[in-house]
Amino acid sequence: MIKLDDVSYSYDGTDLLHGISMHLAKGSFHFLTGPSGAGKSTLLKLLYGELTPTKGMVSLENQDLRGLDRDGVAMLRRYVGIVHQDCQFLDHLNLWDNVTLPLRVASEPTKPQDVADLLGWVGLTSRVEATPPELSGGERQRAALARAVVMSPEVVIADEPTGNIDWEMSKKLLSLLIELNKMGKTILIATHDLALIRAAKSEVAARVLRISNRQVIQAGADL
Ligand SMILES: Nc1ncnc2c1ncn2[C@@H]1O[C@H](COP(=O)(O)OP(=O)(O)OP(=O)(O)O)[C@@H](O)[C@H]1O
Repeated sequence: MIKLDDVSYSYDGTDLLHGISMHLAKGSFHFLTGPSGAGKSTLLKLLYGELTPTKGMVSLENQDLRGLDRDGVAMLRRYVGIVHQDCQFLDHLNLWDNVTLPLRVASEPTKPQDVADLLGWVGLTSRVEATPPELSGGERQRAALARAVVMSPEVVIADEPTGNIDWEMSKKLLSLLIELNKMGKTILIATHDLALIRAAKSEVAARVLRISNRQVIQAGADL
């Protein structure tokens, strides 16, 4: 379980996030919303260890992320799969090599059939040779999801995964995330897309969190 205890974060001496305590229970499905600039991406980065809190503690299975040694960081990378807002692909590598990169970085074997199944699951079997610039927005997002789950993480964190894609593709991506949740994965999605949240709530018991006044609050049922 990932947990924040009284976490504050500031880029410039003034707290952007202040005194936040929350946890992602195993198997839960959360949305994180709030106005542009409220700190959604920052909060996600704290949760997956890219940023260190100015104050307070982020822990994974009760272990402070700040104290993680090399093995601990490797465990964190396995535990949490991330769909970055801008996908963050290597443009000179094809889709297959981008999706399997986390395995090579972690010195894990690439099992071709597993990767082929994964790419089939996201509907990209015919695009394995394409490089990221040759992919459409929806293909890139599905490839980013495939890369996020290639190491079978327990938690998937997605930052605005439907920001640049149309509604049909957004629903497709959502259905993949719901499928993962039904397999027991913990899901956290930062989004502005209220239609996406409503669509998810008709299928899963999703909780909606909102960043407001530097705090994380439970969003109202009205949304
Ligand atoms: N590396 C950084 N250095 C300084 N300020 C930053 C940095 N990253 C983000 N900020 C600022 O922190 C604030 C919150 O940014 P963040 O990206 O977390 O917000 P957000 O809620 O995800 O926004 P959006 O919905 O527009 O993606 C913004 O004012 C942003 O300019």
